[in-house]
Amino acid sequence: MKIAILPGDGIGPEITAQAVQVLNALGESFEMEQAEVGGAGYAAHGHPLPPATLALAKSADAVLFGAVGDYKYDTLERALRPEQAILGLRKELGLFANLRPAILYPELAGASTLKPEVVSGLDILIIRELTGDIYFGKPRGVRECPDGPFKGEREGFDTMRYAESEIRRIAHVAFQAARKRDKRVTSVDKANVLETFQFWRDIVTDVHKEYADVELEHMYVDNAAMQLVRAPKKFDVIVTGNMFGDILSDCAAMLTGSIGMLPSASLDANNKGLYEPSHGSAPDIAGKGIANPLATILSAAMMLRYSLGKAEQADRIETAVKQVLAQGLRTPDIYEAGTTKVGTEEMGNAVVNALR
Ligand SMILES: NC(=O)c1ccc[n+]([C@@H]2O[C@H](COP(=O)([O-])OP(=O)(O)OC[C@H]3O[C@@H](n4cnc5c(N)ncnc54)[C@H](O)[C@@H]3O)[C@@H](O)[C@H]2O)c1
Ligand SMILES: CC(C)[C@H](C(=O)O)[C@@H](O)C(=O)O
Ligand SMILES: [Mg+2]
Repeated sequence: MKIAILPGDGIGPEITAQAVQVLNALGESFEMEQAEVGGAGYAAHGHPLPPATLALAKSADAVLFGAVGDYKYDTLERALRPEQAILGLRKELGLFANLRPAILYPELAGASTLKPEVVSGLDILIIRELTGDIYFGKPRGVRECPDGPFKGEREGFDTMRYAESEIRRIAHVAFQAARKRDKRVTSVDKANVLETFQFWRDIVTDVHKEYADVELEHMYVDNAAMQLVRAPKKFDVIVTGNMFGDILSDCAAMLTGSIGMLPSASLDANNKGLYEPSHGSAPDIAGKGIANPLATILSAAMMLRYSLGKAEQADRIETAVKQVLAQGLRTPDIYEAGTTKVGTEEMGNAVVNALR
């Protein structure tokens, strides 16, 4: 089985190295091949998603991705910026279903921003549509404003859109995931204002007819953001569009203690996938050896489960993560008095030791 390893920028290489170390400790014979992506791709090959990196990602059975982005590239034309690499991979590989599980490990109840009783036992699954919405809609750009009170001025614009089949397929993913869980789906939209999301609501409602055993509720995104921090355990599966899912998943991350705890799987229709932490390249802490590698390590576990057919090995990694947390080891983002502060590498080593 071939895994493409794309570390990327900032803390990407630091956290990916720990996930690779953990994969190597499983005693399986994975073939791993590494390539540059993001700012690192631009620096080495003049493009954030070099053709060889894309070819590797396409040929591999799964992709393990670190993070991309560095403020020093913010002035480049958009097509050359690091973030285009992850957007391009998602689009090129058809990774339309982004699963972001927000699970609170009991040991981290005190690290959550919410009161322990509000979050204890939290286990929600955010399913974010990943290849549509305002992220990819065209036209977009800066133009002369054609009408209205600002006519003649320059205006920036993007296009929010969803095709019916895009909504149907992500709705099926959500209902099927809910069947294996608590059988409840909350579809998050902004149907009260946006045509795209009234259409989304109508289509999700229609797909729901095939899933009478699953409960469906619709919720506006502003309310969903509030409910996530008010009573997050009321959710089971949340399904939403690309942009709302981006925002709500960062919000949900803090319920689990840190963005450094939130893994993700981005899947195509055949469960081929790219696995990455939900966070970014964290330039503010890059190179300091203090980033939390657990979201990436847990993403590797998701890879074993969803794309490589190795659920037992995925369980082993998740159990090892629970063990290191029970041992009291904490990177600074999840540190509390009475626990032991460790760096990225020490945390990775501890997971490897727990595996053994
Ligand atoms: N999929 C991706 O590659 C991805 C995702 C999000 C952001 N980005 C990019 O990353 C860059 C930085 O973006 P940002 O600062 O808005 O978001 P970010 O997620 O990189 O960082 C936000 C905050 O969370 C902290 N943080 C993130 N991951 C952490 C970890 N593993 N351990 C401890 N702390 C962690 C950071 O130190 C920072 O304070 C930008 O270029 C952005 O576009 C990339
Ligand atoms: C880096 C950026 C393009 C990306 C997104 O918006 O999807 C990130 O925030 C994420 O959540 O994976
Ligand atoms: Mg994001």
